[in-house]
Amino acid sequence: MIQVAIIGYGTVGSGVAEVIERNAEGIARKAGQPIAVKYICDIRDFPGDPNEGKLCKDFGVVLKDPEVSVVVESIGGLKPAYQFVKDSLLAGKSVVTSNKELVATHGWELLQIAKERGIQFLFEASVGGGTPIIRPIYQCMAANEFTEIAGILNGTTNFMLTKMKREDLSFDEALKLAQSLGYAETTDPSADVDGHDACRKICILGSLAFGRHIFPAQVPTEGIRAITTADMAAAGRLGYAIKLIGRAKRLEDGRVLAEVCPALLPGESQLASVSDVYNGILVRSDMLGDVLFYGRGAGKLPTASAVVSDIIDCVKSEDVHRTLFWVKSEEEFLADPAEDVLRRYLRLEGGSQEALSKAAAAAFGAPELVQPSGEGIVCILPAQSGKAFAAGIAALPDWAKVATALKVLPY
Ligand SMILES: NC(=O)C1=CN([C@@H]2O[C@H](COP(=O)(O)OP(=O)(O)OC[C@H]3O[C@@H](n4cnc5c(N)ncnc54)[C@H](OP(=O)(O)O)[C@@H]3O)[C@@H](O)[C@H]2O)C=CC1
Ligand SMILES: N[C@@H](CC=O)C(=O)O
Repeated sequence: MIQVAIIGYGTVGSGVAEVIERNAEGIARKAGQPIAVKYICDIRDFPGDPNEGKLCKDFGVVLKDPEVSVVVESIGGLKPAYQFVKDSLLAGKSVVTSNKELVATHGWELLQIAKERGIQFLFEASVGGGTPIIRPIYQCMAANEFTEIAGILNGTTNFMLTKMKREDLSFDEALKLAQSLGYAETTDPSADVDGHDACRKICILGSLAFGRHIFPAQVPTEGIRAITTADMAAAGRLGYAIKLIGRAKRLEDGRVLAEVCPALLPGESQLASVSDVYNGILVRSDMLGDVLFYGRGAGKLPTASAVVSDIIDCVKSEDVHRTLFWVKSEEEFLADPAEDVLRRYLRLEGGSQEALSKAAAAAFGAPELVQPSGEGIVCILPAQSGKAFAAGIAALPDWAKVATALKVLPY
């Protein structure tokens, strides 16, 4: 019998308890022995909860109990989650977490401790919720060298952009709807709409694929606040979809380019058709080529199912950290995303359509596509580096106002 402690009994933690109970028989068969929840640690009380008898407010009790061999961390954030997880690993207990902020910030250190002690630190649910993505990368695709990972990693913003496009909702209306459905945080939606959540997820995927820790603070991150319904409609008319993309790509010199930004994707691409709260993640590697992972990126039971699969893997005690591992790198290995040579979408206002088209051509080279849009024009500019694009913006006449500028990404 494997005894588990769940730390944080909210959406994910309560889902973990439910999955363990509902699928107990199959889980025991797959793990080779039954799995039971011994403690549930939370700062709140849960009067009348079926697991009330397992509640405990003092994490020290869990830490000292030799019967607990797996700790599930589902508190979120860094404080006190980081210390609890580190102490658990140092005490010889395997840890499973859904906490992307923790893995994106301290992953290299926690993996190192787990590897040294021959225990597990697993975090499948930290990216893609219930959709498998971490294990396929380190297990099924272990024979590949990765070249690029790009995806729609945040369900809330994808839901909002879908509503803005299909129902012409404004950013504020779409955010309110996402909050009312429980997708976005009600007190502070910025983790979702400003791209921080997607940033943490691409840090985890990039660190895993390229073997060196990518910290969130190193990744230029832009959310979707500047996107308007005019942009959504114009992109559609030009044959594109606007999505919030997190991407990490290895350059020929070995450096890694990572960023999070709203971008135009060709309308016929698979990622462009990922809608609503769904996630879609494209993984490019040398032997397999392109593979796309698609599914629910959040939710109580989908996310909990990934956590419980990790618990089963802890019980099997395989030496996963030969392939599920990355190190903290002292040397600078991240490239400036401005180095990437890309086509760009521009919405210009402030003059006649003819004058704006001429100004765009003079500053950036002849646009590939130009269309009227409201008070001005939208256009797709030829491929250029971020530096060349910035020079073009500086060269525009004063009366030409840049309403929106976005990258066009080849996914
Ligand atoms: N919800 C989802 O669909 C997904 C969530 N995740 C990640 O999983 C993690 C958990 O998310 P979620 O379940 O939604 O969060 P919740 O806020 O629903 O649950 C967290 C729980 O932990 C409790 N808690 C806070 N501090 C402590 C503490 N010191 N000791 C014990 N318990 C504490 C909270 O209490 P209180 O409310 O009083 O603070 C709350 O009950 C986050 O990192 C999140 O990003 C990942 C994928 C999907
Ligand atoms: N807020 C996240 C859910 C958990 O990862 C999202 O909207 O994708």
